[in-house]
Amino acid sequence: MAPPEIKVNDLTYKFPNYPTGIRNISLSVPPRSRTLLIGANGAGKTTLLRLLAGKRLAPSGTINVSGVDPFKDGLEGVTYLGLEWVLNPIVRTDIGVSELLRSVGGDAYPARRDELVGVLDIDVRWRMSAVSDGERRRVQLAMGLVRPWTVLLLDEITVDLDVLSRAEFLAWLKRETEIRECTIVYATHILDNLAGWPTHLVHMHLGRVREWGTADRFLGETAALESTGNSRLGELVLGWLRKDLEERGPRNQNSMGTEGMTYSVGGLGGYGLEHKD
Ligand SMILES: Nc1ncnc2c1ncn2[C@@H]1O[C@H](COP(=O)(O)OP(=O)(O)OP(=O)(O)O)[C@@H](O)[C@H]1O
Repeated sequence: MAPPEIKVNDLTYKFPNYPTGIRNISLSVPPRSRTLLIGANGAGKTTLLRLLAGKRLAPSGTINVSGVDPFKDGLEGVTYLGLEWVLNPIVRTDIGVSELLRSVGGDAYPARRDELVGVLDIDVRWRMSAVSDGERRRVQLAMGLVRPWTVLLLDEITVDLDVLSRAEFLAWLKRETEIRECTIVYATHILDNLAGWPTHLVHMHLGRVREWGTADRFLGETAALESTGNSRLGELVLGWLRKDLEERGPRNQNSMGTEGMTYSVGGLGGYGLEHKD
């Protein structure tokens, strides 16, 4: 198999019937990297991840994941964990954890299964109809990750985890990229416990990649920031989002007056368009 790298070449995608989407994105995500996708709500992170996962059709030649076009060729070894995966109703039924893990191939990877059960602090006697949200999420993560992926696309799915579980989980992901030939792209708003985690940062704004590069480069630039108690990554991202908001302006500056109102949507700003609801 080709090294798990992701190349995006001038990718533009527009949602059918909406002027929203992402524009002119070019990126190169090296094998064994851990890339954070950063951006305000609506910046285009989920759209990009779903395109990388082959869940939506990108223009031919714009995306290459481990040497193949994800939509056309299907992606062996690529795991995408996002909202629709989280909402899968099976994990709310009266089913046991062992059974669930078996159903996703856990028995074929017993060492990995047991490792994930340990890292995510899962009790295999749990019934899924009688667990907390965070416990359910931990089981889901074990289910999603038990097969050894080579490219992992994560759309924030750790929101329900307690601080320690999330820290352990992030450390496990990091270790994976150190001991195996694999690559992670992770869209998140939660920057706790991420110091030293990302190798690369991608800053998205209004459907575009505003800047991207190695984490060291960006974090080096923030070294002189006044300390606020935030991590350097937290300060960097706060600065980015403040600047993005300033440039975009309030969402409703030209609107909210009439029946059947016309409103400016952040994501449309990049296209210079408005749509009526
Ligand atoms: N199904 C859809 N149809 C039309 N427009 C959409 C659709 N999904 C998202 N959009 C729009 O596309 C833009 C990018 O949305 P996307 O979900 O990729 O943002 P995001 O960066 O993941 O945001 P968040 O941080 O809130 O998850 C937004 O302007 C959004 O309103």
